[in-house]
Amino acid sequence: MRRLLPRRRGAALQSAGSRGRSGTCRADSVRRIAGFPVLQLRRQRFLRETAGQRPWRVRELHAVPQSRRGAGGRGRDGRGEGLSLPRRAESRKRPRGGLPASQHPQGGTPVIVCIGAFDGYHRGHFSLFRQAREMAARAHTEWNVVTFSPHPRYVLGGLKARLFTREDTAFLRRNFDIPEPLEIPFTREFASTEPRLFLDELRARLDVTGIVVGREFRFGRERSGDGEFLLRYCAEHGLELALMPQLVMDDGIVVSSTRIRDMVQAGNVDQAAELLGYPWFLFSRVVSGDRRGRAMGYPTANMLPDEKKLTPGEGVYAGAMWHGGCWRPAAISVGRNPTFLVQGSLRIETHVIGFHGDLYGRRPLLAFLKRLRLMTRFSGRMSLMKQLALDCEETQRVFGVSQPLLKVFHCLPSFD
Ligand SMILES: Cc1cc2nc3c(=O)[nH]c(=O)nc-3n(C[C@H](O)[C@H](O)[C@H](O)COP(=O)(O)O)c2cc1C
Ligand SMILES: Nc1ncnc2c1ncn2[C@@H]1O[C@H](COP(=O)(O)OP(=O)(O)OP(=O)(O)O)[C@@H](O)[C@H]1O
Repeated sequence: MRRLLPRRRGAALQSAGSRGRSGTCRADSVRRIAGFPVLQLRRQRFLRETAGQRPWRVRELHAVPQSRRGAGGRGRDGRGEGLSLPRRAESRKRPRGGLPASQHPQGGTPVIVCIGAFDGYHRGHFSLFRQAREMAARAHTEWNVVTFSPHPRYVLGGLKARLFTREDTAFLRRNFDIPEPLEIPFTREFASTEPRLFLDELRARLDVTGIVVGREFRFGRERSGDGEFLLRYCAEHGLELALMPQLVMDDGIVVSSTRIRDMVQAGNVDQAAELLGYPWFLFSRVVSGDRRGRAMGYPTANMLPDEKKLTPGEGVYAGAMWHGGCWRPAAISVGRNPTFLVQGSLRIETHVIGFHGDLYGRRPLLAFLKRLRLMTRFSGRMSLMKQLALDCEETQRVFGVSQPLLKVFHCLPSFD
């Protein structure tokens, strides 16, 4: 794995409320932020204490029994009354639908928030989370993620398919100890919200004590909410602010979801894994195919592509399937079977090496490790079979050297 560098070192933390110290954006292993059991406990408390707050829909609300709503206190250390925070009454001046201001709960855990679109999570995001976690530990608060749904680029144009679905991101959160985010519905109208109003309303619903974003992050009307604005706003309201330097690979590639989407679509899944910190993957139901593969000695699991999720570039990949409690080497074909079909539809077919069981109807996890070659139209079945043997050999080699990457996932499905 190549070393990652922040574009500029230091000065990550601007402490408007002078609560913090300087930090840098380090490129630690993503495994360092694992710890699922802690997530469970913290999340429960966060859910309880944000329950009932509107008008932005808090997805988790639905999981909280009515009897527990409003049961939250002011935070672990009994802070709250004494906080050097803006008064909630101030930010309730302009409620936008939802509950009347008087019904907003007074309580709520103080929380440090990371804000952004978050199409899954990459190494740049992990640097934010690490920062938020450190700030929260110092201030004895919680931390969380504030995001938008659908993805802003989907609403404003440009994004057709995401890197990761809702199911995928839930899987990632379990593995990397990321709390369930607050999701704000994103519409064209919402996109033109003044940055100040957005933050005022966020603070009316959450007891925000600090904000962590990338330095390049822009939000609100005409992208006018930038680092300068955040510095002013946080100073005015006594909030802690961390503007994180942009994480950049040492060959100059900026870590961003857009870049990773381009890489996956171009078939460069090994590069994508470097930016993500783990292999790009999908969960997909196995459906029946034409049963030609079995006759050739290479049965394949045909996996239904998800239209909301992008499909990797056509070609043959070395990958790994999590099935039956272990990772198995998987030779994957993404293509239209040009040897047999004239205008076939795009299929994702996986030959799980050394596996003879039945996968129909299952929904296994499939990780893409490296593209081996492009899709080829062979002159016949025999030449394709020769190539398949070579593909399987190479897949096993790549699978062998990719074990550290696969071990990043420590919280895997117990059934599929
Ligand atoms: C590792 C692998 C590589 C493949 N490469 C090609 C290829 O280069 N050209 C092609 O036409 N089909 C390729 N295929 C697709 C096979 O033609 C396909 O799996 C076979 O027709 C079986 O299809 P079925 O599952 O619908 O029966 C490949 C399949 C696998 C598993
Ligand atoms: N490479 C990075 N280094 C540090 N922070 C980052 C990096 N990439 C994104 N962030 C920050 O993470 C938060 C969420 O990022 P977001 O998903 O909106 O950006 P992104 O990954 O660049 O996505 P896209 O390419 O779709 O714009 C934002 O605050 C953003 O500034």
